[in-house]
Amino acid sequence: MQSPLIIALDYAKLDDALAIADLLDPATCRVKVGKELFTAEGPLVLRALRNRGFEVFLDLKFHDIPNTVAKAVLAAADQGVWMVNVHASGGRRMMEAAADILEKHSMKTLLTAVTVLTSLAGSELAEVGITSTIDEQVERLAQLAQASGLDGVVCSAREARRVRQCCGDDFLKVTPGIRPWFAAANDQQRITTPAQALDDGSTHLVIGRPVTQADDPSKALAEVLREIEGH
Ligand SMILES: O=c1ccn([C@@H]2O[C@H](COP(=O)(O)O)[C@@H](O)[C@H]2O)c(=O)[nH]1
Repeated sequence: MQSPLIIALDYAKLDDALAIADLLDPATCRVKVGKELFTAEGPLVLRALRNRGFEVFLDLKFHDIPNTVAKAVLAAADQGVWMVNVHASGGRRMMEAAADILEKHSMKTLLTAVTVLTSLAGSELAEVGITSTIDEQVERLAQLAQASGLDGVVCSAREARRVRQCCGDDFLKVTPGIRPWFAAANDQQRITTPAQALDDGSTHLVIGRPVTQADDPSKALAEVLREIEGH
């Protein structure tokens, strides 16, 4: 079975990202390229990671008009990424356009949608005009993403159980905000340990700083792998 772990390579320089990637084993994790690294270094990063045997999640969280997002998603798929994502709050037509273009071009790239960022607390949702609870908003957007033809959502592990109830086992629950016992929360609000996240129904765990910023990244990763072993 493929490992559920996705390591977030949040760096400004390709060399720094590759130095960490070279400590990782594609058999035990995938890697994630986000806005900082991709903006700084571009598609070269994706090729370098794929050449090392990694499946890559390109986490650019597209959020724009349907035509623009669909073309961007296709461009990502053309780079051979394993997964790409959009913001579910871009709406049904935007998500459908993204899903449709991948299907039309027979692309196998998985498409997921961000529901509510794991850095947000309930009180902050109201500030942006959303009066639902986080759970309600995640469920609403997960159902919309599923109806729009997406493969899954990005949410916190705290909502994974609820997403499983409304969207089923096969719908992906990609969960950042993973914090092993030894790690600080940083700017994340809705955090969960790796083992708890899997127990709650996460299909993929995204973990960055607890590994990449650890004094000994290999030791930190080994600790995470030990925790999720057998789950
Ligand atoms: O809701 C979201 C969506 C994406 N992310 C991304 O995941 C990693 C988390 O990194 P940590 O260092 O483990 O906090 C990061 O790249 C975010 O951009 C997220 O955290 N929450």
